[in-house]
Amino acid sequence: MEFKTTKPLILASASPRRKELLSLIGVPFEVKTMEVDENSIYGGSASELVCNIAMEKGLAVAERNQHAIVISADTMVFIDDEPLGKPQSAEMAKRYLRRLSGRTHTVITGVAIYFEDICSVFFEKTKVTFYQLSDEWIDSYVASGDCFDKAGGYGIQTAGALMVEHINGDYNNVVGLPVAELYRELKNLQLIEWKSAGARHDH
Ligand SMILES: Cc1cn([C@H]2C[C@H](O)[C@@H](COP(=O)(O)OP(=O)(O)OP(=O)(O)O)O2)c(=O)[nH]c1=O
Repeated sequence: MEFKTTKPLILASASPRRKELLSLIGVPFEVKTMEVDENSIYGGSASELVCNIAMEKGLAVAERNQHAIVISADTMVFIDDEPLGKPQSAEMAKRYLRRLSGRTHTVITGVAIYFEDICSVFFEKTKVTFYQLSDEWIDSYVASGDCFDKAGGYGIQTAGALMVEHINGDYNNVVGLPVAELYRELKNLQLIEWKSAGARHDH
C-alpha cells in the first residue's frame, strides 16, 4: 500500500490478531501496552462499555508517547444486554456457549485513537448467529482451550467457526479490530496520507 501516518503509530494491544489486522493498512507501527483492570470500568450501555475500556487501554500509552498516534481496542460479546468477556474457567466457558447456542448475539469492538490532546472513539457492531450446539460439542471445544483468550469463549477465526451459522457485519470486528472502519477514521482525521502526491485513488 502507499500510505504513511503523519506521526509514528503505536498499537496499544497485546493481541496478535489486532497486530495482524492493523498491518493490513500497510503502515509501520510499534506495539506498546500497559496493564488495565477492565473489571473496574463502567459503561452505561454496551457500546459505551467497550469504548470506555478501549480508551483506558490507550490512555497510559498515549500519555507516555505524546508524539505518536496511539490505537487501542476492546471486544466483547453481548447477549440479552449482558457482556461476556473472556471466560475465567472451563465452567464459565461452557455456560457462555450454552447461552449462545441456537441464538443471535452482538459482538462490539470499541476503538480509541489518541493523537495530540485528542481522543477519538468509535465502535462497530456485528451480529453473529450460532447453530444449536450439543453438550458434547461444547465440552470438546472447551477442552481444546481455544475459548480462554477470547470474548464470549469462542474464536470465529479458529474451530469456533464451526458454530457460526451466519454473521451480519464486519468479520474482522469479531476477531478484534474493525480495520476497514479504522482506516476510514484515520483518513477522516487526516492521520494517514498517500505516500506520493500523484497516487490518489479514493476509497
Ligand atoms: C468473539 C471473538 C473474540 N476474539 C478476541 C478478540 C480480542 O482479542 C479478545 C477479547 O479481549 P480484549 O480484552 O478485547 O483484547 P485482548 O486482551 O486480546 O488484547 P488487548 O487488551 O491487549 O488489546 O477476544 C477473537 O479472537 N475471536 C472471536 O471470535
